[in-house]
Amino acid sequence: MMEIPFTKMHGLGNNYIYINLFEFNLEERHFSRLAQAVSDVHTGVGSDGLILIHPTDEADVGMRIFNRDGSEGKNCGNGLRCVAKFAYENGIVKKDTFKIETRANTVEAKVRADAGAVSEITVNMGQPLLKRSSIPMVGEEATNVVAEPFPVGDLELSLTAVSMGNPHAVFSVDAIKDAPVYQLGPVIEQDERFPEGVNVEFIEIISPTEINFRVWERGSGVTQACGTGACASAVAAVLNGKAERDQDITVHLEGGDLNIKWDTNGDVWMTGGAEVIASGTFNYRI
Ligand SMILES: N[C@@H](CCC[C@H](N)C(=O)O)C(=O)O
Repeated sequence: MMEIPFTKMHGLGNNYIYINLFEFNLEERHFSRLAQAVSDVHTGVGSDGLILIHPTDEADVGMRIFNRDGSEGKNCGNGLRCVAKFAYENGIVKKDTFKIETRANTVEAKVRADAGAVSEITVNMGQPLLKRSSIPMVGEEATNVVAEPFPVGDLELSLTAVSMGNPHAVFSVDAIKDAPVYQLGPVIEQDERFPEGVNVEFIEIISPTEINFRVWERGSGVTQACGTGACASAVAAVLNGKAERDQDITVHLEGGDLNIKWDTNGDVWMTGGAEVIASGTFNYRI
């Protein structure tokens, strides 16, 4: 039995178990199975997955994310804001703007803090990848996937695909409450046109500055929010001519709102909150 200290945090209800590898040593071979064990609502803590906060030479802090099923995602927007809050409030970093390395890229986070407590975090998420080969998605490698017919069973959907370091399939719907998240999410996640699987977003574009959003996440299923998904959705709205570059877009997720902007330099900015839920020790049976 290993006693593992953890903190449970959430960004707009997208909740993960965070382990601070600056202070606790854990071998790589445990990561995937531990993610499944802690995420279990009945025999674990219960979460959308596991996030490891670790030392790195490439940035001030490193982050790795494992989904509920133990698979590794290369990026996590809500996780980045939580890691930024944790790193600042626990003295891992001593400045309000700092770099976080993910498996996808290294991003810059800026925390807004009052008396040492972080209330809001802005992350420059970097540039979205739009080529089919970068999603990755099968087909002609150098093409973008914007409003592309995407048959699923008897339905013909319209797909815009965006990578934020992890893959997103964005579909526009008329009314978010009727979005087929539970029916089509798991089917599209595993569709063979996405060789690495995909996160599935349904969006209702209310206006050029407002989007309603629901998600089925690769490896975790329905979650209350997905930060990279919100970024991908804002980018998809712009690519479809429904929103503008350099404009703040409010994305209404099930767990709350995120502010997203795709600037004219090509970078996507995400601003939102992060919360600590609880801290404790997890008894991990090895
Ligand atoms: N919830 C995350 C994304 C987590 C990883 C994703 N499920 C994947 O496998 O790519 C976010 O806030 O971005």
